[in-house]
Amino acid sequence: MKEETAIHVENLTKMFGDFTAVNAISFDVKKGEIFGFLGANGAGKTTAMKMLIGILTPTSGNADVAGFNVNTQPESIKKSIGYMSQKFALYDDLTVKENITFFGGIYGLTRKQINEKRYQLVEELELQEIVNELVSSLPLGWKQKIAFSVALLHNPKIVFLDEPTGGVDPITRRQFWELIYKAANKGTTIFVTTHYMDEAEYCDSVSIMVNGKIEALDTPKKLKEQFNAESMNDVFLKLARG
Ligand SMILES: Nc1ncnc2c1ncn2[C@@H]1O[C@H](COP(=O)(O)OP(=O)(O)OP(=O)(O)O)[C@@H](O)[C@H]1O
Repeated sequence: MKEETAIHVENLTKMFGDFTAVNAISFDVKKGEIFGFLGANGAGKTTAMKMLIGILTPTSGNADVAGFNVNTQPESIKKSIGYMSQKFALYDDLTVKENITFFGGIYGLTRKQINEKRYQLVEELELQEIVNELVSSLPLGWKQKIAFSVALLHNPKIVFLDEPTGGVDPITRRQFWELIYKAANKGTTIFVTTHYMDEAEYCDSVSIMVNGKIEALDTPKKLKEQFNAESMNDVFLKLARG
């Protein structure tokens, strides 16, 4: 694997019984790239992502993630990545500060490192007013921003985001993407699934999965040219929905 390649995937496949959920997908993600992983419901995105983060064993094929192999080194992968999904985020019944401390501990940070990170996060996200509030009392957009920052606490090389902005308004989503750009500019590789096509436009590269296969993969600009489409939404409709 080349040094500048963050993720290298080769014929990665997952079968559930006779059903092929992920069908021999192959792609590369460069270091510091924002890689959009698109597909209609049930296309196989979550299954593919679970294999890449080392929690689901592939049926066949191979992938290297942050320099580690999904088949032989899944535990090393888990330590090198951050993960955030709509379903798994923060603890509602802990305060913002307690969540940061808790997840910092899980990621193996020292008390000093956790305190430093907490001050940095409070500053960057302007959390001064809410740091001692219960997460349950915060608007969803805030929860998402804090969850993303928590996923970056241990300076992972790659962060996997599974529909991180579901259910919030376009302005809040835009603010979330500012945080994504900031992380990518610092060299963190971003692997993101989304159903929002405006967000697909923000990615450096976009892959579109249909029935377990990657049917298209390029920059948003090139995909629009290739499909003679005005927007990523048009590309998606032409491809993913037939
Ligand atoms: N553990 C499982 N056992 C059997 N089938 C599964 C299992 N997990 C997923 N599937 C099936 O594999 C297919 C792909 O599911 P997956 O969740 O990966 O899709 P997705 O693209 O992430 O969809 P969504 O956007 O709705 O999350 C679906 O048909 C799903 O029903």
